Amino acid sequence: MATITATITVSLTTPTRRSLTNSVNLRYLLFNSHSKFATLQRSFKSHKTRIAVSSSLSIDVPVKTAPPSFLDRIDTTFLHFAKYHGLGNDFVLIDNRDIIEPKISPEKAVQLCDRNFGVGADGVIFVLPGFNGTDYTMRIFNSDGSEPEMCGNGVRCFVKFVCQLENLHGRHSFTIHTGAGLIVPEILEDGNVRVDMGEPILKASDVPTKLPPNKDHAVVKSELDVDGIMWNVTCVSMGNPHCVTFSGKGFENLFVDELKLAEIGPNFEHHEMFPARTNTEFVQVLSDSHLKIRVWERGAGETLACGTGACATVVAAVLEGCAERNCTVDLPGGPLQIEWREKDNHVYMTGSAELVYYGSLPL
Ligand SMILES: N[C@H](CCC[C@H](N)C(=O)O)C(=O)O
Repeated sequence: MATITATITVSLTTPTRRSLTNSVNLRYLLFNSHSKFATLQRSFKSHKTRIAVSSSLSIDVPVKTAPPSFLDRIDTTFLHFAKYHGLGNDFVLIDNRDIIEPKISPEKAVQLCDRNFGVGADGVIFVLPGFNGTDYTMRIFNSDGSEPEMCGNGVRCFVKFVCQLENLHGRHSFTIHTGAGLIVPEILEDGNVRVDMGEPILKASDVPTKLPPNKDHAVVKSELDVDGIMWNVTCVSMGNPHCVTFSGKGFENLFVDELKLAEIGPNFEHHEMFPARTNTEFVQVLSDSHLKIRVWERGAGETLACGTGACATVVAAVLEGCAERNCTVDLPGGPLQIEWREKDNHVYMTGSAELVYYGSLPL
């Protein structure tokens, strides 16, 4: 049996200047960092702890005014942002509704996206005022500072952020002006976002690619030599360029988990056949409505998900005859539901977008 006696005599004073004089039996006495209790005599008897408190308690706790929160600082020296992700494809989102030019430069975006020296993200997205009657404009800088035309996961994060900014709840649809034209996302009751991504662009010169068209104006399952390996590729633009491959010479199916993307991805991205560089999707066909892909993104490297890439993949799969128009596309970060709707030729993407945290940047 151990007896521990500790005696500390202090008095507790709160703003209502209350002091407590009493002896009470407490089973446990919780300390907290703002006040101190006690004279306490603690004895342990047969595993039952009784603590008798007998004292007059009083302590002068100076009531300090909290320093101003970084959120209260004058905005001219701080830039507030929100961090979102769409299936692990993550972005810094900036409220840019008050001016028509992005508040930070591509160079600053590169610093921000650095996962060691910055916030860490695949890109920075700006919520800008609308254009020609649209609700908003979206612009995005990749983590290498380049500016793509469109971002599928990013636009889902964009509308979730807008709802935070405008304090909107429930179903909402927006018109967004982007480098890929008009994009119409809708927040669904379950919190997922369905996006009308517009029509795919198949004309080779508009993707753009220098590969010669081999199916109408499009490049479908055409051979591309990448470092001596002949891949079969289909080229699709969703406003941004995509090179989609399902197979190659000597291998009819891909097992995407076995691919060394860090080695082969850059050679596709910078291939001379893609004058604007390209995003590349490596596709494993699980069924005619279920595809598994990994993506090497232009300007960002391998990402956990790529919304425009998933859209381009379903279009390419239909053109190559290996999938239906409505597919589940599994990406490392999670699934997207993609439909290339025959009646309007638009591609629809449905998936999640999540807020991770808010932050502030010294400008
Ligand atoms: N890196 C892409 C832009 C982001 C696309 C991707 N994150 C998506 O969700 O669509 C490009 O340069 O075309």
